[in-house]
Parts: sequence; structure tokens; C-alpha cells
Amino acid sequence: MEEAKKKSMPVLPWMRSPVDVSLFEDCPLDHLPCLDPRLKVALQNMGISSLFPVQVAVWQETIGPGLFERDLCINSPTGSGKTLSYALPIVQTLSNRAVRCLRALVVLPTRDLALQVKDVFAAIAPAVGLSVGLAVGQSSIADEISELIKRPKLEAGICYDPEDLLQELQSAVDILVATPGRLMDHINATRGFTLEHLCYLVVDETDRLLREAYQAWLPTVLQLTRSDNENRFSDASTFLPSAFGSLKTIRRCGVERGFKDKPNPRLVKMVLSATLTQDPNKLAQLDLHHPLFLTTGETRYKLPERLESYKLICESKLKPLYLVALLQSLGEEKCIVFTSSVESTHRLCTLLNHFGELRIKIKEYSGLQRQSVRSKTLKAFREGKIQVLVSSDAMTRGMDVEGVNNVVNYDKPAYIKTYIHRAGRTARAGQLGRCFTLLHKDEKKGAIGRSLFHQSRVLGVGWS
Ligand SMILES: Nc1ncnc2c1ncn2[C@@H]1O[C@H](COP(=O)(O)OP(=O)(O)OP(=O)(O)O)[C@@H](O)[C@H]1O
Repeated sequence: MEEAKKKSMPVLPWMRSPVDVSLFEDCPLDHLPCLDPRLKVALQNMGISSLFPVQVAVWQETIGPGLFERDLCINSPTGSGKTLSYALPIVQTLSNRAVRCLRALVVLPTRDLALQVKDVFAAIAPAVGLSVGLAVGQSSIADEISELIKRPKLEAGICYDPEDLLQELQSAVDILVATPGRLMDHINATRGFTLEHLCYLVVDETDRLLREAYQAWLPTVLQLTRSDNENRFSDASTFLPSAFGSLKTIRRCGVERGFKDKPNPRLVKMVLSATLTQDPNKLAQLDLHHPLFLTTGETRYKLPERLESYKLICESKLKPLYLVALLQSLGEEKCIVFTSSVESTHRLCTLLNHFGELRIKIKEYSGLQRQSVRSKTLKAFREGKIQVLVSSDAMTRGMDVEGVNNVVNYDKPAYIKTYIHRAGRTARAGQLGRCFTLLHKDEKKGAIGRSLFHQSRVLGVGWS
């Protein structure tokens, strides 16, 4: 027991004395110190009357009394409200800004996730006069640029100096939600796109984003927002693409536009996940300043409190029949069925649609499909026009769809983290939810099988 505890102890000293989010309670909006009344109304319009524990804990470290003095690493279960935990303090702080510049950047690994997060910002930011943009490649790059950059009005018959025109380009947004690829496109090629005024960088689904380089977006952003003069150009050439040489977006020292007479503020970073990495090498990439670790309870990863886990033991060749029986008993409740690959997603979805007895609408959602098809499917699922979504891991992380009561692992997840994220598509925001995993008897064994499923209840067919 002691051994196990020692083994799970984080290597980094600052991770060993975290703020325990489970000691916080929901806080009614009326009791939240310093909340801007306009934001209170916006939150109420979203149906929110109190903040969740992780939101209260982050509020303390950002608005008061913490005042954004430390970078925050937040490890909190799926569905616990991490999005609003960073969106609300950022919007509240920027509400005092005088001039519109790009001040906050939120990076997410997928387009659908970025769209979801943009919607959260868009629900509160306009209340205090802030504008939110999206850089995900949903529209053409030209359309995206016209949303992000404000061009000066040109008068006919006057000849303008191109250099002067470049100076006149201004950000049309205060907050940008982006995927790494499109972000790099704008950094490399969009005239007038600059990170020189950036104050907040949020890396959501951090462990996922740190797993791949994504065109070196992170070192590029860090380099462009570094304010010390000495390092500015010396390191850049070692990793940045050649196009970088022509960029003029490096943060200037001195007085910051829109924050009258105040020196350039430090770039504050907030990194989040339900399965935050504790790997020092990975975290080092973020170049965190005096980081503070916020986590929930003592276990490394936590499942949502009201999640019920079940395992269904069956022979491999009978899995489709067990799944059909399970879906039949779930009736019209919304359900996501996870498979191990895009190919098996397609096969399983085709097969299920041949079972006439299943009088529910079933669609696939996978990385093989075009984005427009995926977005259409997701919309129909949100609206309840589809009851079952068969998905590869494209749906695993972060997606928030109201009313998903059930998740089925048709194929056993290969990693504990995958199980946490898949199961976390249900039992969100304190709601009840069930996660079923189909296993053949050998899959119960082995380290993952034991650690994942020993607490799950065994289920017979026709369980309801
Ligand atoms: N204070 C609140 N009161 C009521 N509902 C809330 C509150 N905060 C967030 N929610 C709702 O809770 C749900 C989950 O929030 P969110 O998507 O931010 O979770 P998350 O912690 O980021 O999950 P994941 O790790 O899966 O990405 C959303 O539907 C959101 O609207």
C-alpha cells in the first residue's frame, strides 16, 4: 500500500502539495467575490446559478486573492466544468481593457472541441464588450482572416504606403480559440496577426496537445510572447520555420497598449486535463512560471462521482448480439458506442443499422469522415435526432453533449486515460450516467483489465 502510494507520488516537488479541489463547494453567484454584475447576468442566462468547485478554486487563484500570480495546472474530472473555470476569470479580467488586441489564446486539439469552447466564451464575453474569434479551418482562410483582422477603411483615389497599411491592421478579437494547425497558419502568413499583446495562454486537453508537436506551435507561441530582449532572436532559429524570419509579431518590451502606463504583463498560462500528465519532461515544454497544481482528491485520475460502471462478459463472436440487446434495453436514451478504430466504427455502424428490431437512429462519427459530415452528425445528436453515435476515439475527449446517459466500450480501451475520457462523455455536471464495457473473459485479466474493471458491476443480458 505504502509502496503504491510512493509510486504514484509526482516527481515534481510543486505537484506534491496541490490545492485539493474536492475541499471546495459549489458557490452561488451572489456569494462569488468581485464577480462583474454583467457576467452574473450572462451566467444566469446560461442557466448557471452557482459555480462548481473547480471553478471556485480557479477563481480564487486568478481574480482573488491569487491575482493570476502563478501559472495553473488543473487536473479535474471530466464534466466538472473546467471550460468555465478558465473562461470566466479571463473574461472578467479583460473586461477592463481599453483597446482591442489579441490578449487571450485558447488552444485545443480538435475543431469540434474548439467550437464548443468558443461557444462558452461567446456566451459571456459580449456582456463586457469583448469579442471572441475562432481559428480552426472551418471556413476558408480568407473568411477567417476577415473575422480576425480589422482592416482600415480606404478612401478611393488615395495612394497608400503598404507599410503604413500594415501598421493600421488591428485585431478584431480579444480572445481567440484555435487548433494548433490553423494557429500556425495565421502566425506564419496572416498580415496583422500578432501575439505581442497576449496575456493569457490556455492549453486545454494538455496531455493530448503535448503528445504531438503539431508544427511546433507551442515553442513558437512561447518564443513570440517572451518579453526578455536577450533571448528573443537567439533561440528562434533553432526550431522555427524559415518563414518565421519575416514575422514582426514578437512581443515588445515597455508600455502595453490598452493597459495604460502598465508594463507588459507576464504571459499567464493555464493548462488543464482530466488526466493531466505528471511527466516532468512534458511539462517542461510549457515553461511554467511558479506553477500551482490543482487536483481533485488523492487519486491521480478520478471518474465522475455519479458514474456507474458495468462490465458485460461475453465471447468475442457474440459481442454484436450483446450490444444489440443492450441498446434495445436502453431504449431511446442517448448513447455513445466506442470502438477501437475508424474501420471498426464503420463496420459496427453498418451492422447495427441492419438490425430491424433496433428502432433507433444510429450514426457513425469518426476521423475518416469529412469535417462537414461529422459536424452535421454531431448537431443531429445534440438535437436528439440521433440516439446512438458509434465513434472511434474522435469523440473521446472533451465533447459535451447534453443528455448522454450511456457510454458503451464495445472494444476495451487500451489505456486507463482512454477509459476515463470515454466514460466521461456521460455523468457530466453532476448528472447520473452509466458506462458499459464489453469484455471477453481474458480481457478481465492483465494490469489494465484489473485496474479498470475490478470495481465495475457484472451485468447479464436483459439487465433492465
Ligand atoms: N457552474 C455550472 N453550473 C451548471 N452547469 C455547468 C456549470 N459549469 C459548467 N457546467 C456544464 O457542465 C458541463 C461540463 O462542463 P465542461 O465541458 O467545461 O467540463 P470539463 O471539465 O471541461 O470536461 P472534459 O474533461 O470532459 O472536457 C457543460 O455542459 C457545462 O455547460
